[in-house]
Amino acid sequence: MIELREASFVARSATGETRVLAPHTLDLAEQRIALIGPNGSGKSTLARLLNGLILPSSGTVRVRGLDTRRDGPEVRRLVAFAFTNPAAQLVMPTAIEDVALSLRRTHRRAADRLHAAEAALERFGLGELADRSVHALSGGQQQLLALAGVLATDPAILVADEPTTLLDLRNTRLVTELLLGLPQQLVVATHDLGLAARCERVLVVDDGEVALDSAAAGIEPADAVRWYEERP
Ligand SMILES: Nc1ncnc2c1ncn2[C@@H]1O[C@H](COP(=O)(O)OP(=O)(O)OP(=O)(O)O)[C@@H](O)[C@H]1O
Repeated sequence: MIELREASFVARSATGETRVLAPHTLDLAEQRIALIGPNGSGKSTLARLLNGLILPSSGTVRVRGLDTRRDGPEVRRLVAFAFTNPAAQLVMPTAIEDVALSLRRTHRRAADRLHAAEAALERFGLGELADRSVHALSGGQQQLLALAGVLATDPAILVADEPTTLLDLRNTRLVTELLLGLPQQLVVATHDLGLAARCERVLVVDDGEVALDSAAAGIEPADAVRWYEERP
């Protein structure tokens, strides 16, 4: 369960303050939750608040009772974050080394790490790519590899920020099915309304506010998506 209590985000710069996200109180308990909304509405900001990548300017964000401000490292172990651009997340030369890097805290011995990395790659259908350069992989393979890396440590929750935006149709389908089949709780910011409609809860974010929450409104996620699509 992720709990936001009057959590807001105000961006501060030399020229002043910009309210990016109004104060929100939300209990996020569903297995799969989608954040949808126009460009610049605040989806990524809301997603980043959930694992402490950014801290609320006011209020609190708690994950299973842990406060993102007070318990940052523990929260980040519980909540993995997948970025839109997998290249930003892949830092090692080969696929297997990259996944092994994610495991450096949980597997101290190099041999154990490589073994666990191999298993993680197999799980995502990437076993044959283990020794390939990460730069030689397709966009879809890179996104799958980045997900294999963040999920290898078995987090409780995955927050994904537009994980299919850079992918073609085939890879979008591949990554979508993988995300929707995960045992972890998933919170996904997305422009893919088909993916959103298949989640258990949809939050429509607009101008830093949750304009519609399917759970609070007592409507089906698909109806929340339709409401968003049909808005003027
Ligand atoms: N640190 C910051 N400083 C200034 N402005 C910011 C900061 N973070 C976010 N913003 C602004 O807040 C708004 C919301 O940004 P955010 O990235 O959360 O939107 P989004 O809904 O994810 O957009 P997109 O769909 O385009 O990715 C944007 O106008 C963005 O420029």
